[in-house]
Amino acid sequence: MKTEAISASEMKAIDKNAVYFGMSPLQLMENAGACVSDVIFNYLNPGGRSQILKTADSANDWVIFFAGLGNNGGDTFVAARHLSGQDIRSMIILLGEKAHIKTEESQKNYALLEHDKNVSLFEIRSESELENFFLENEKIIGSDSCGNSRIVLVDGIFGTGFLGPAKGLEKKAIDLIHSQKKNKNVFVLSVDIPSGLEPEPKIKSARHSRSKDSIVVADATVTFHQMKTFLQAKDAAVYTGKIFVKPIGIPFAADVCFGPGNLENLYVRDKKSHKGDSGKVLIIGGGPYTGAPALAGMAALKAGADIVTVAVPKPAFEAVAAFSPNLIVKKLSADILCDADLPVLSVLIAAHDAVVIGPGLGADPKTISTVSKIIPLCKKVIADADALQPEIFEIIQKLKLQTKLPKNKDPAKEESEESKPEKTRTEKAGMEKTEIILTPHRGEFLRILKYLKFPKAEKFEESDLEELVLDVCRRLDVTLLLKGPTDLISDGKRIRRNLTGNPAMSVGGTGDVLSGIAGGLFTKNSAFESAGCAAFVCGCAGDQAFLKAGNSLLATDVILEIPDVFIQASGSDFQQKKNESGKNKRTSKQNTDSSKQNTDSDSKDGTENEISEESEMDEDRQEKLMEIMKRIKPKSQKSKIPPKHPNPEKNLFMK
Ligand SMILES: NC(=O)C1=CN([C@@H]2O[C@H](COP(=O)(O)OP(=O)(O)OC[C@H]3O[C@@H](n4cnc5c(N)ncnc54)[C@H](OP(=O)(O)O)[C@@H]3O)[C@@H](O)[C@H]2O)[C@@H](O)CC1
Ligand SMILES: [K+]
Repeated sequence: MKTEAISASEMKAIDKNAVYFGMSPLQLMENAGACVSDVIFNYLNPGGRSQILKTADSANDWVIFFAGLGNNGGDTFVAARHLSGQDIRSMIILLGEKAHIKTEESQKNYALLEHDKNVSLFEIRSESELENFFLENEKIIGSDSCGNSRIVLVDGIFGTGFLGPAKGLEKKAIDLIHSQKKNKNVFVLSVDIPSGLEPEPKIKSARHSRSKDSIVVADATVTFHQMKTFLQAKDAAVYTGKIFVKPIGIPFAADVCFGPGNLENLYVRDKKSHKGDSGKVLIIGGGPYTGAPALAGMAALKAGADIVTVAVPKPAFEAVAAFSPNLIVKKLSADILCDADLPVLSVLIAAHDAVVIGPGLGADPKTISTVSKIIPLCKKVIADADALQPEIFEIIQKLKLQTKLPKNKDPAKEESEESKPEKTRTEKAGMEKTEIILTPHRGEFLRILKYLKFPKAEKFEESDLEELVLDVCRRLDVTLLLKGPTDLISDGKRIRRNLTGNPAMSVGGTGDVLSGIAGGLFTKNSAFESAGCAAFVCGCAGDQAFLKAGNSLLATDVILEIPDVFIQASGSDFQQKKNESGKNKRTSKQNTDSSKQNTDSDSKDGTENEISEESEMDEDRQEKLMEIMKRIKPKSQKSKIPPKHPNPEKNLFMK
């Protein structure tokens, strides 16, 4: 079981990724509901299954589920069915009409209870109906009149879909749960989260303030998969009671790979946003090549950036300008990028949110020297392709050593006013540190290892790769997207994989598309999320393009598919693409023979990766997963403190 806590939106992403990797929402709900029923069962039978004692009092035990119309309520329907199978009777107080249950899974699970002799169903439509219901059933629910029999009140009113404040019927239900707390026989169990507690309050106002009145105060909360940060918050303990974290069978890949769920947590355009508010990207590239910066620019636009400026040396200007009227193209002073361009570029950098530097730039020493002066000027920068050189790693390492200074001045303004590019942003008072993403393929990654003098730089085992990636990120203080059949994404603290993409993407230009998408996302999102989501989107777009174009896939085909990936990922039924026909196969021979177009040589697999066998996409993905599973070492159990009681639930329930 994972010990670290995650946020509600991270959990939502994992849930969605689980569905993407093939698990149905119904299965997830089944597992969640079964966990709830287990906790209730253990409370009612502290001796365990072998010692179920049916006494006169226990015959009067009741489990009363308060169920909302969302999936939190759905979990309670499953729990009631599982308890019924163990002869534990319950009542479901549905807060609304069954016709208004929001999701298909909840509806199905509700319908399964309709002929269950151990479950009584009540549809409550209004506050007064709820009040009357309590009065009519006072013998069961209310007061201490029930001797030693126990009552479990299960709060399935709101889960992670709650947006405060609670009002109306739901608020009334929370009030009634409060009123029963004084009864010593009553045990309140919250499902996933005490209802009324907002997992991620968006606005801090009195409306959202935590008041005991509008939040269930539970004796225990059973939450799923992993501990949640909001349940651990200082002021949350009073509501949660004891927290049980229960696994619900989330598939391994959903946890360790990027998927459509991660896209849900990206920046969303504000309804009132103006031109430029949703991101401005500057691409600095081209010279020897013309296609690469144009592809990166178009991909950045398709990833959602409002404005993309492509700054190119003279020879590339005409071609890039003719590529698309959607790009703003700035002609630089010479045939290659050089120091003479620094004043102009520093102004452009200040006017954009993120910079992508490298695509098609060439590796002339003068160019690389200029790149090393550009990087410190950027707030956010992605160094790709030709920009991945030892001189650049050196400047990145120097940046790491600079002290992080307070963010009390506008770096963009200051830079443009002074136009002194040789002075780094961080050297000036009040400036933020440069955030950097590197996007190497295997060959470029080896270059980084050699620069950092890793003992294993020449030859390393595949099983060491993830540790090496983490280590490089820490030593350079960067986020790394290592491209390969399985992409690895790390910021030095965490590492995740991306399984999308296919061997046909070894065609020239796909790396530029990837860095462009990452640039578009980076304008408004964190480096880690931008790099990982870019890898996922680019690979999916490539997979879709592959189904249409097969081995004739081009980088421009991938760009065309980007919008569809975002649209599909926002739906609830996006699943891994399967190569159903199996006819679109590509061999390494075809890959290496493919013409490189008019772009740089960046590719999905990198120069040192060879694909030796014919491959089919979904089989390929299964293999990738198997590899990852082998590489992830189980955490050492030694440091774990043994639990005080072998059965913590039993410990809690013994009053
Ligand atoms: N995702 C998964 O795969 C899994 C999820 N699982 C379970 O699902 C839970 C999340 O389910 P969920 O997303 O349906 O949200 P949940 O909290 O039940 O419903 C919210 C409902 O309340 C409503 N509503 C909101 N605010 C309101 C207000 N102030 N006052 C009044 N109404 C308000 C809102 O209505 P709407 O605004 O949409 O009209 C919506 O109908 C999660 O916590 C876990 O228990 C498990 O099964 C495992 C797998
Ligand atoms: K709840």
